[in-house]
Amino acid sequence: MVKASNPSYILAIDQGTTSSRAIIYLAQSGETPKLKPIASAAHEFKQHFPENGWVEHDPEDLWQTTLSSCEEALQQAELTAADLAGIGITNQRETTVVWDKQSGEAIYRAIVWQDRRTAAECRKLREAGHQTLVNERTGLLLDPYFSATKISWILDHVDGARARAEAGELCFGTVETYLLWRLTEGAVHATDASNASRTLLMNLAQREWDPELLALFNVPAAMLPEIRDNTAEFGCTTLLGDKVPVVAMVGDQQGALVGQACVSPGMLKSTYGTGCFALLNTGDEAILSNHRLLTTLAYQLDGKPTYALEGSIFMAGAIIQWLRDSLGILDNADESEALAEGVPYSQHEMLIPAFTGLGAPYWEPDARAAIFGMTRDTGRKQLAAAALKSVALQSHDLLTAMAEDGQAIKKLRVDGGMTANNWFMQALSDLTGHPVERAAYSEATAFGAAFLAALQVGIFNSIKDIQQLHKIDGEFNCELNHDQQQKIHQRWLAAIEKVR
Ligand SMILES: Nc1ncnc2c1ncn2[C@@H]1O[C@H](COP(=O)(O)OP(=O)(O)O)[C@@H](O)[C@H]1O
Ligand SMILES: O=P(O)(O)OC[C@H](O)CO
Repeated sequence: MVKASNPSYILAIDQGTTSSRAIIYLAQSGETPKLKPIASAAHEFKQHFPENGWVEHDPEDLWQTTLSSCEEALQQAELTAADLAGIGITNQRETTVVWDKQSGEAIYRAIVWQDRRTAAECRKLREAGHQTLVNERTGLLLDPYFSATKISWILDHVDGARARAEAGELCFGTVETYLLWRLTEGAVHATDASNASRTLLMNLAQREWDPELLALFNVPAAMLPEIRDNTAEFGCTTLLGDKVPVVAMVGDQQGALVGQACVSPGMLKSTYGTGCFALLNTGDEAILSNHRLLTTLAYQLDGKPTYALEGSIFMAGAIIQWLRDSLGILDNADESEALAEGVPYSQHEMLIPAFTGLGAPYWEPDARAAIFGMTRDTGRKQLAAAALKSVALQSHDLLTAMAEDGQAIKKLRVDGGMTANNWFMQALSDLTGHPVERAAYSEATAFGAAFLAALQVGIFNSIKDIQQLHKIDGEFNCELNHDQQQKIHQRWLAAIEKVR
């Protein structure tokens, strides 16, 4: 690869659960290193909920909203594709697409990470005693969250699909693989190690598809993409008007880990978007949790893996969307901050947001949401505060699990849409007991993908260079004492037990 000129433009694609985004960065190394966003565009797309607990996306929507966001960001920046040194893709993870190798058409809608339709299948596999093998090989748990049972479901429910997959006529991909296929017009079928580590099919130690797991989940090897480093030559696209290489791909939460400069062991970031994902860098050691956290590939560079311990919460900002869209008690998400102001943490209302089951450290796919302790005084203010508090309390549970695994952390680096809410930021510090540092850019995910792309084209030399680019715009410190925290945690844990 020819080294790009310094400075250069990088396009980051962030294909998320609710929207597709494209951000153009100016990347520059030297005395004053920079990675500065100069233009961006985003498009939301339709969420499909065909049955209770099912969540689907139309793959064509994912592609079209991505493509139009890229075109609009280029226009806004007054650049053309010829000005771009490379593309970095980051994406919602686990979401599963299966398409026809010849026509490129998806044979079923994408089954989204939040989808619970394979809960019974996962339970059967757990009852048959496969949890330990799966956990040791992949670092993950037998939960519908991950891709393997979603692939199998598609093969078993679309006419003739299993035979076609075995004959090598179908491709599987998580979203970055599907976008790469579309960008390269069917020339490249590849994934990266961070996304592959979320499928339940990759052996975490070798970073290769594991034949025993393929047999267990009944997934034909012929439909799987090639696994590459996070920074690599992934192929070129000409669809933006000129030839541009795709040079980095990374799952969105691992992207945010890099974007928050958590590139040394012991550093943790927590991203508060639709869900919340806390990732702790554990270096070259894949630590298996005793408290049902996930072990995952953080990033792989030059064939060398860096691992992370992850706590995943399915509903964070999505609870605020629920208050806005389903209950209609908010006009917009920002309003939740003013409403929660003045409501004490000791309020009697307690919201358990198990709308799509409970994630880490509980992993109860069948648990459902509840609000306890309502009285005639309960109104919009109390519900907004209970919703925000529930995200902070779930974070506390994750950090406690990490500490019990021997991985105590000193502070929380946070990013994502919810971190604009100062009431929530203070509650997070108060209820976890940790200092909270908010990233100056809420788009840490795209920032991480852009950095990895700039690393691959030679603007930056080492993953550690991201440390010079990291900036914070707010710090929040705990103002509660231990007794006050304990009282709230005890009531929270009692309420959690009721929905389990
Ligand atoms: N001021 C706010 N207070 C609380 N939640 C917010 C606020 N602003 C945005 N959110 C929530 O943040 C989420 C969007 O964050 P974002 O990082 O864009 O998510 P994603 O990448 O998952 O699409 C939405 O669920 C929204 O409800
Ligand atoms: O699209 P987000 O930002 O909600 O992230 C989704 C996660 O990658 C799911 O594991």
